[in-house]
Amino acid sequence: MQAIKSLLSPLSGNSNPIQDTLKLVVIGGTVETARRASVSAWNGFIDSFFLTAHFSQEDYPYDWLMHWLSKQPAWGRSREFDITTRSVSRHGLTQKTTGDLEDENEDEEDAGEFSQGGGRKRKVAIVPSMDTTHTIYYRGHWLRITRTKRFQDYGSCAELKISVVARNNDILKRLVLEAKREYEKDAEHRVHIFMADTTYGCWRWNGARQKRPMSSIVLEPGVKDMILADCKDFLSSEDWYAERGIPFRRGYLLHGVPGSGKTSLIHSLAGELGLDIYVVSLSSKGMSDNTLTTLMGNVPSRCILLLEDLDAAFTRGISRDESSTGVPTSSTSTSTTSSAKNKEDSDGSTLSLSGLLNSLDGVAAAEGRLLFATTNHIERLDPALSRPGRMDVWVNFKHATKWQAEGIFKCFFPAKSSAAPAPGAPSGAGASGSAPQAAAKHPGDATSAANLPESKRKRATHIPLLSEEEISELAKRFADAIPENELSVASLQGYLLRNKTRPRECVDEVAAW
Ligand SMILES: Nc1ncnc2c1ncn2[C@@H]1O[C@H](COP(=O)(O)OP(=O)(O)OP(=O)(O)O)[C@@H](O)[C@H]1O
Repeated sequence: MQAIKSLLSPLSGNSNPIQDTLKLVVIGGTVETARRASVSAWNGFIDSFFLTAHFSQEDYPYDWLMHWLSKQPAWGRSREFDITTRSVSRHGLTQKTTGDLEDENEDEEDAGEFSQGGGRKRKVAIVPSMDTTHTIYYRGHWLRITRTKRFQDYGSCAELKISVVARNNDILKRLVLEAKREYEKDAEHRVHIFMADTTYGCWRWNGARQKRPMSSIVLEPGVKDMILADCKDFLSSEDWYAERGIPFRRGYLLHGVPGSGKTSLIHSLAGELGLDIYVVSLSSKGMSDNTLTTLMGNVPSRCILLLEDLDAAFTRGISRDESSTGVPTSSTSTSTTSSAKNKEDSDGSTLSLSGLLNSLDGVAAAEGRLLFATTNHIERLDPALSRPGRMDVWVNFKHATKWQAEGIFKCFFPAKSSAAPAPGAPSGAGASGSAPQAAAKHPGDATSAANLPESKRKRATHIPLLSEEEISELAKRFADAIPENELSVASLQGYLLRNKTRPRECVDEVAAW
């Protein structure tokens, strides 16, 4: 008692200033020591009783958890949170969370103020604010959730820390699985696209696109089925490859005229197989052997790796080194060499052919991915690039046949009845006369108003609904008027788009077009 009195005496009475200062230092030191001791005791308590899981923004579980958190009603009671139409996601880019991709009321007919003029309403999400600990009740446990920036200097990588008092980590496993399920359910109709960032040699999430149904791609009969079956077979053959010591990789080279559906097919396959797409443009600024190798080594095991416009890399000036085999045969590549070289020097692109080949199948190359490469000029490709093992399946995309013209017409104009023709029933195709084509069902045959989701059906009401017979007849007339193998499917699509509400007139006027 006497000691406390003497400690507090500088606050009350007159005494020696040096003594008083010393006493204040002792008081301050004691208080600070007590504070630190309590913090470390609390941390010790947390460490010994709480299980803590860390989720880095660089990995998928972070996205699952952020998506799950954005849906928690507990935010209604929270006193600090971020409200966003976007959320900080992969690699520090501001992106929408998966849950926010759709407008909340996009199907409602009464358009709100934000959706006037065709604009989409944006759903807002509530997510944990940075550096604040939130407590959420989940299945009988209190979760302590903290979102922090891991590399403060770069300010780019966030981390989520979830602590819970529990005997074992079952509750955290359940949480992650539930978040994953919800995320995947919401992402079910979407394909995630990642783009190569040559500056940092990493992948950046570029958005999630609606899946494109395979039925909307009109290719010659059998082509889609062949590629789809091949991809499925590959994805399920990991053990088979391992047993034989063959690298578990498969390459598809889609070549042919522009606007013939190469990119669309890849997009559609990704949706069908439930894979994300990782896109590399070899001619992008700053692309080098190292960057490409790092990028290729960092794709997840199950994904589609897309090398777009493979030939563009040559015409933009992939530098060729002594050790590379073969040369591009195109005169274009020769004639553009000097200008491409200048450009190459100015944009810092130092990709060599051997670097590209190494990244495709060198030791560091990822396994399990489906490599798709597209080109409009197969003749410009180095033979080493397209040899089996690198490109196992080649598919040539040509200008539209009459069969495709008929199919694309049917895709565009939905028929009144939902009943798709029975399998094997004549589709009205067979313009080219070959047996498999005559037997094949048009992709458009499966597309009818009744097959569309309710929301889309409402929006499609201004398109006149014709009977299946009439659509078939119009499609046939349309195909008859289209010259075989002269126009791209994209140009047919352009014409149909301009006439999307006038199916009959569109056919009447096609000859004049
Ligand atoms: N076979 C097809 N079936 C359905 N739509 C097609 C087809 N071919 C092209 N299209 C349409 O044309 C447009 C361009 O197609 P896409 O980008 O897939 O062609 P591409 O062959 O990849 O062209 P490029 O070589 O110029 O990149 C898309 O909007 C797509 O819907």
